[in-house]
This record gives sequence, structure tokens and C-alpha cells, in this order.
Amino acid sequence: MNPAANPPVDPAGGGLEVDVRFAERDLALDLSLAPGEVLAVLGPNGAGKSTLLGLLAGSLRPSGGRVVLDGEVLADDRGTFVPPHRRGVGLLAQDALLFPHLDVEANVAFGPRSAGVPRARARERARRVLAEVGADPFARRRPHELSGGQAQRVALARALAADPRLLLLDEPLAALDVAAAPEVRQVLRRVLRGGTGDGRRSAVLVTHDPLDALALADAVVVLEAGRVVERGPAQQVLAAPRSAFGARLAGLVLLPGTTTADGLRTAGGTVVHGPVRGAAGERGVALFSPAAVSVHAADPGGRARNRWPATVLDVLPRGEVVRLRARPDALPGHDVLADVPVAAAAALDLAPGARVHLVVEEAAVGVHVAGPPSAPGESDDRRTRPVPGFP
Ligand SMILES: Nc1ncnc2c1ncn2[C@@H]1O[C@H](COP(=O)(O)OP(=O)(O)OP(=O)(O)O)[C@@H](O)[C@H]1O
Repeated sequence: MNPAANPPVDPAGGGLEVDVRFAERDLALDLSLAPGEVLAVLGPNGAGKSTLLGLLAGSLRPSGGRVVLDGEVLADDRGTFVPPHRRGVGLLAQDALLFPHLDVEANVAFGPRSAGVPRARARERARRVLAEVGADPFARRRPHELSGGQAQRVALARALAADPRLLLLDEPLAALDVAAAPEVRQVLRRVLRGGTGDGRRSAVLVTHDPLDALALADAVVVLEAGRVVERGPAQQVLAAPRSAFGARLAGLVLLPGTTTADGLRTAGGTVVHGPVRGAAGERGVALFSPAAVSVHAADPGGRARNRWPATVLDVLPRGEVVRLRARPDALPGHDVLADVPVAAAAALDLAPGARVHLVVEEAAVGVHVAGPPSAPGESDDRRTRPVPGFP
């Protein structure tokens, strides 16, 4: 099942239904999101990702179509337009944008206070969401006393304090340095997967990073020139892309499995070694570029740990290189791509059925924890299904 394309019909009208036009920017988008799901929105610059968020948040008014959240029409072409502050939609932008003169707790309590919640209750709620994002130790600090990652966690707490029905995340990790991004990614995972006691949250995540889509989202839509060109479960879209942008993202080899201390164990028990981004023992993926794979006629020996005998499936010329698709004996059901310089390919006499040895450079493998787990009681079939082979 693909929940992004075909969310279950909820008798209470839950989830998000978007079928909007924004003529000024030649945008016409049709997408939906089941309750509790996280949808990643990918696409090249100018595709319409920010415009989509504006239409959901209420900072932009569609020129046609409608936006429905949990059965409530937020905007339609009959003149309905619910203003931003009444939508139950929270926004986390790239920059934290905290009020500099208020301490962290007051920043987070500001939203509930403005919505008429009495001071003590607003403060209590602020403390609860600050604890949820691990920011309670710095509740008394002012924004200038926070690191970038801490400020972004406070901004997330502020978005959660209003208890939004839908959370919009606009490149929430893009402004963070490489040290701070993993920590905030981890907090986002926890918040979005409902490990904080608040249940799963519906969220739309705009990102340029396919790895964040894998780590945080259930489903992905790819936008190009104001249209949805692909949608589906995150792993499927990234492993077998159909759009030009998806294909560009996914010149990558993607293998699913379980993270270990120094790699990823596939369902068949083979460990793909590489640096691990996240904890061991989680469902994850190993990703690498076909350029990181070298091809040998015989076992080259040496210390390389990702060294797999394989059978060549096909060989496609791609300019300076030939792209080889091969099936390693140790990875049944999975194909690995390798880009081999034309001269080397000729010397290897590559043809379908040939036996080769693949070596994948360890440092070039990224192992990532992938996707939030299912809600309790929900079937996990979709997420544990093997990722289909590459086109
Ligand atoms: N304020 C604006 N006024 C007029 N046109 C705009 C405005 N903002 C964006 N556009 C145009 O609308 C289209 C969609 O832009 P949008 O910013 O939504 O894309 P995006 O996918 O978010 O891009 P990026 O990844 O660069 O942020 C583009 O053609 C863009 O030039």
C-alpha cells in the first residue's frame, strides 16, 4: 500500500487532502497524507516546495482547489480561507527565529499565551515540550546563549507547544553545521515517530537531502515545475525513481537491513561495512554511489571488507564509463551498480552472465537509520518489504 498516494478513507475525515492551484507561480499540486504520517517533499530549486508550505500554513491563498485538514476545509475556491493562526498548523523553518528578549521557556509559552491559555498552564506546557525535545536544561537561557542545534530544538518545541494537527518542517537541518544536524535529526525522529507519548504526528518535511527523507519520512513526493511527478514510500521512490530529479538523487545504491556498530546487516546476514549515522540495531539502509564500486576479474584480496563475488546482469554505456549492474552472491534479491571506466570494462570483458568481484570502498558507504516505525498495531509489511531492484 502506498499511503501517500492512497491514504485510507477515514470516516472522521482525518489527514491532509491537498488539491490546489496557485496560478501566479504555475503550480497545481495534488497530494494527501494519512493521519500520523510524515511526508517528505523533494524537488529541485523553484519546484514549488516553499509555495506548498505557504499554502498549507495559510501565508498564501490558493487561486483554486482546496486544502482540507482532518475534515476541515482550510481553503477552497468558494471563499473559505482559515487564517494561519486558526489552522492548527505548526511551522519549523530553517532558522530558529526566536524572540531575542525572551528566555527559552517564555519563547515556547508565547504561542499558547497568545491563544489565551492562562500563564501557569502555558508555562507548564512549555516545560513539557522542552523536555520532549531535550531542551529543558536551558529553559532559562536567552536565544543568544544557545548553539544552533539547541536553538533549533527550542524552535521545534515552540512549534509543538501549540499542539498542531500538522507540523510543517521547512529544511529544518539546512542551516545547521555538520555537528549539530545529527542531534536535531535524532530529536525530530523521536518527535515525529511518537516516542514522546503524544502519538504519531502528521508532518510535511521539505528537504533537499534524500537521506533525511529516508530517516524521517514514511512517504516522499517529488515536485518538479509546480507538479507532483513522483510519490510513494520513501525507500521505493529513492531506490527506483521514475522522475529525472528522483533519478539524479538516486544514482545511489540502496540496501535495506539492520544497523550494526560498523555497518548494516542485510536480511540475508551479509554485513555491508561503512560509517553508521545513528544507533545500532535499528532498521536502516546502506547507501553508496556506483562510483565507489570497483570491479575485478578475480578476488583482489587485501583488507577490503565489502568484497563480493557477483554475476553481471547488464552493462550500459554511459559516456566515459559503463554502468554495470551485478548481483552479488551474498546479497540475494539486490543489485549493485558500478561505474567502470570504458577501457577497464573492455579489459574485463564484461557481459551479462560474467563472474566478477565487486569491492565497495568502506568510507564511501553511508549507513543510515531509515524511517519511523509503524504506529502500534499497524502492519509493518510495507516497510520491511525488500526494496525493489534498480531500473
Ligand atoms: N515571492 C515570490 N513571488 C513570485 N514568485 C515566486 C516567489 N517565490 C517563489 N516564486 C516562484 O514560484 C516558483 C516556486 O518557487 P518555490 O520557492 O516554491 O520553490 P522551492 O521548491 O521552494 O525552491 P527552493 O528549493 O529554491 O526553495 C518558482 O518559479 C519561483 O521562482
